[in-house]
Amino acid sequence: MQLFASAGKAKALQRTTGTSLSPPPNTVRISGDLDTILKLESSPLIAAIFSFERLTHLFYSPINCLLAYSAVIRRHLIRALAGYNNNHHYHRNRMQSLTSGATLEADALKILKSITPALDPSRHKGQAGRIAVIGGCREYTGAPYFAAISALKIGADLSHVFCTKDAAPVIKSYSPELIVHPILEESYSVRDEDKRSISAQVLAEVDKWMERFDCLVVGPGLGRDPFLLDCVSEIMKHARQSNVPIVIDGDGLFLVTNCLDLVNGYPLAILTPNVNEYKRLVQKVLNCEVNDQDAHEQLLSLAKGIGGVTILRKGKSDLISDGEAVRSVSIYGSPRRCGGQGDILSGSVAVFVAWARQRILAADGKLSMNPMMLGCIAGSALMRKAALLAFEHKRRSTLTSDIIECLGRSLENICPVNIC
Ligand SMILES: NC(=O)C1=CN([C@@H]2O[C@H](COP(=O)(O)OP(=O)(O)OC[C@H]3O[C@@H](n4cnc5c(N)ncnc54)[C@H](OP(=O)(O)O)[C@@H]3O)[C@@H](O)[C@H]2O)[C@@H](O)CC1
Ligand SMILES: Nc1ncnc2c1ncn2[C@@H]1O[C@H](COP(=O)(O)OP(=O)(O)OP(=O)(O)O)[C@@H](O)[C@H]1O
Ligand SMILES: [Mg+2]
Repeated sequence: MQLFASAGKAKALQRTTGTSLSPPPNTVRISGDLDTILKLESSPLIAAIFSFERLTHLFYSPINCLLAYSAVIRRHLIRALAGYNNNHHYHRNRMQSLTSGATLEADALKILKSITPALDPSRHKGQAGRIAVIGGCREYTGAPYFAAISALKIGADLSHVFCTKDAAPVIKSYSPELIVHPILEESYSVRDEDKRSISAQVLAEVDKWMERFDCLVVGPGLGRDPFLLDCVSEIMKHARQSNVPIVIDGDGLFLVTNCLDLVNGYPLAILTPNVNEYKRLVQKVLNCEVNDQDAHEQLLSLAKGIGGVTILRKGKSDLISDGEAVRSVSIYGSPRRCGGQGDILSGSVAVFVAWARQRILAADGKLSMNPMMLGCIAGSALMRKAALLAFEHKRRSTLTSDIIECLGRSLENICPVNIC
């Protein structure tokens, strides 16, 4: 829901359901559920911040007091920043990039450096990111593990996996670092008459945690069981209500391609299709075939066609668009195409999205791109650098786990640890 920052206007907007108020001058438009906004506004500090003319003013010192003041308020504020897209500065930059016509190679390493937080001894566990992966079934236990462990290796503090009951012990055995919730069920293990109650239990289990997560990754190794996918659809709806960013990959893309409403118009959704997944999306949304001659325009249309979600099209160069701008990342990676590299990417993007959104609060107002785009660019760059490093050592025998082992060193090479 999009609301104006003034509580009075937010109430008015809610009362006039279906009526769109045009934004009055000197107000900031934000997204978030009404309760969150009203709660935020009840804080005198926030009320003062909201009276500023532009959202970019949020970056100045009051917010730093706020960061020290309450982690809960900080998280709510980050969520409320879903409407960041509406800030003038951001729009002006988007328009410039569109009118310039060309797709720009992103300055990926600079972006990566700018959003990676310093290691600050005053921060507590969780502030560098809590990520949850929804995936893992009888067939696939590697994919959710790759995504979740990558998030930790890059620097997230906590990484959860919500998977099926039979996948959980396997995933736990790969790593004691992961918090594994054996809650999902596939059709074969559920009687028809129990489906409703089990679905409600699954949702209640995830809901207990939802508010804590900075980003979800939906799909690595999820499988395509219809009952399981129904449950995951409900989880996605709840994540959306809570304004939690969602990276959608693998079988999550299968689900979303068949039910576009799950993400349509959600600016915090990121789709990371590989060649097959992209083809299915193009066919479904644009009703045509993939056109590599006009790859940038087609990607732009696709992202626009799904209401401004961000799409990272994986390939020789990764192409990224939020329906307004297109950027590419062509850093040389690895010629090995072993399975699982997309899973590393999805976990990486989740962490960088969380960091990019935090950066909006802490920066000096010069952030000129959608944080979803920044997260994709940084994730893509790091994945490629790590793949290259792994390949230099392991050559033809390079595996996904070798690349994961190189994530930390690659990040350190680009962005040496800075302890403040
Ligand atoms: N180590 C692991 O655990 C790894 C696990 N991985 C996990 O694998 C899952 C699928 O991802 P992927 O990348 O293989 O999908 P993709 O290229 O579209 O498909 C290739 C072909 O296979 C078919 N097909 C796929 N799934 C199907 C299904 N459930 N049932 C039937 N058909 C299916 C598909 O057919 P189509 O959809 O075109 O009809 C296409 O022809 C996903 O969860 C991913 O995360 C990977 O991340 C790698 C490491
Ligand atoms: N031709 C290529 N050259 C260099 N890097 C590539 C190439 N193709 C893909 N990549 C990179 O490899 C990573 C995984 O992309 P890929 O297309 O293999 O995903 P995927 O099929 O979803 O992988 P997964 O096996 O995990 O499902 C991405 O970061 C992408 O940038
Ligand atoms: Mg994949």
